[in-house]
Amino acid sequence: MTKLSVNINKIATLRNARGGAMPNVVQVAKDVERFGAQGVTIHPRPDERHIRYQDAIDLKPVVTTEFNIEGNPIDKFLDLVLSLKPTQATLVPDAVDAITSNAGWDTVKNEAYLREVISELKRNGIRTSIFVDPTLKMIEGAAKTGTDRIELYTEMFAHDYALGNTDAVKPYTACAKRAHELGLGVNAGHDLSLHNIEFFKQQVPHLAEVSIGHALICEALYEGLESVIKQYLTKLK
Ligand SMILES: CC(=O)[C@@H](O)[C@H](O)COP(=O)(O)O
Ligand SMILES: NCC(=O)COP(=O)(O)O
Repeated sequence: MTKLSVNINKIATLRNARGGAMPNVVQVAKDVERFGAQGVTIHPRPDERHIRYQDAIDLKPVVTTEFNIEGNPIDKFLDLVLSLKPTQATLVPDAVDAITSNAGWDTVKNEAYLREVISELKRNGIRTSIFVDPTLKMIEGAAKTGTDRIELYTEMFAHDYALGNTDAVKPYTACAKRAHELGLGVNAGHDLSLHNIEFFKQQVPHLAEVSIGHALICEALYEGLESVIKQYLTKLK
């Protein structure tokens, strides 16, 4: 079974558009779990444009499934993660001004740095994962950092699969097999959706967890739109 961790960044984006607390990020996290998701993911960014550091603090006592905090391990991020001790910290090499994550770690160049950060996190009982592009070299580099898991960066797959290229999954299949041989757990995320998730799951072995946010929240809006409009129309009769 592959666990679904719902990334609730977009809920915070919507909340922040008006200030106030609607939609309520903490309530959404509780509901996401009540509806069956096996984890909650957040990705606080230094500008706090969606999930804020305070949200992470508020969510910690509420999330009863797996709490996954993603981000670039700058000091502020590491202090937060080390104080909250979530189930998992996923390290992502984001530029400060990145609109969204757009690359995995160069695990060869950053091996020593990653090893140091990962060992500190693991000393504190936090499972670690590192975001990587689907190449065997990066997977083999990841194994040398001591990380528990890798998260395969799935944007390239999602983009090409939407254009009809089913071969786009092949590097992910190969990397998942290699990661498993090397004793690494396999997570995946970025632009996964109802359109591509079933095929990805069928083709990629050893998939422990997917974290899905942007598409899932868009899909939830659309699934709910008709029902909500009908409720308004009933009240307006
Ligand atoms: C690492 C990754 O792929 C996701 O965490 C994604 O970057 C979500 O971040 P945003 O919600 O800021 O786009
Ligand atoms: N780690 C990936 C994640 O949390 C969600 O990415 P996306 O579905 O918002 O692209």
